[in-house]
Amino acid sequence: MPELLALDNVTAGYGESVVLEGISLSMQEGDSLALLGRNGVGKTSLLVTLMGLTRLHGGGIRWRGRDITRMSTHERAHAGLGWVPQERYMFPSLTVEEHLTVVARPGEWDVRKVYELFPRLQERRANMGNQLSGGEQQMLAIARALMVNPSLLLLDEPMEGLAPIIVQELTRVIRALVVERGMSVIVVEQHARLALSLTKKAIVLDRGRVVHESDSDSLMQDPDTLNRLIAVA
Ligand SMILES: Nc1ncnc2c1ncn2[C@@H]1O[C@H](COP(=O)(O)OP(=O)(O)OP(=O)(O)O)[C@@H](O)[C@H]1O
Repeated sequence: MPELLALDNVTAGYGESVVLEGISLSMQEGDSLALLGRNGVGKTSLLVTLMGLTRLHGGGIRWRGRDITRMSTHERAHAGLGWVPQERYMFPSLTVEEHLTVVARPGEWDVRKVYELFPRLQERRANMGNQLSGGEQQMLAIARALMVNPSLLLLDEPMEGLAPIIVQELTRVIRALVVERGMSVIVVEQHARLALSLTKKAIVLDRGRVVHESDSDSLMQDPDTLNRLIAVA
């Protein structure tokens, strides 16, 4: 499989402050990566760095073999990086369907296919962004990212603050995307075991550095290491 994404010794942060240090990783087409670690270790910052929204102090980022280190956020999105930020960002004055159609780009995903994946959004298609529950907003945030037909989906804590039944529904969807369709994805998640169950590979960050890298399965089978690195309950 060809290389999709590679980070080479990336050091980045906000202004003068450095929050990621010496991060190297690579992903191939169809890879799925759980990005784990305690609060504040730099998981979101790593996704934000992939989108070009931090200050890069050193290192480089390659996308499909091309150096994108100096590319704008817009160009990265256009090149196929599909970011679903933690904040979800809905427009109160757009309907569900308008949220989807305004960003649509040609490719496998269209409104019909997205509704097949999220029947709940089809039922809510005429509702405004501010009339949706938290779970529906998260579904719409993922659906909207799919409408751009990305090559890599970056999911930042997709389950955060959602009821168990919605977490189940989103787990089903992410599993369908990743396991059945082989979509490339990076998932940042506080529920470490859930993220490991959805992905092939895992990395754990601590204070801005990669402190563990393995198959998701082997980390799942090693509760001592998992507890030491992440302190899951
Ligand atoms: N916009 C910003 N400006 C300055 N510092 C920031 C900014 N965003 C995050 N940080 C700092 O960067 C560090 C890493 O934060 P980040 O949100 O990436 O961690 P995280 O692992 O995603 O945490 P969480 O699980 O709480 O979301 C923290 O010390 C945080 O205070």
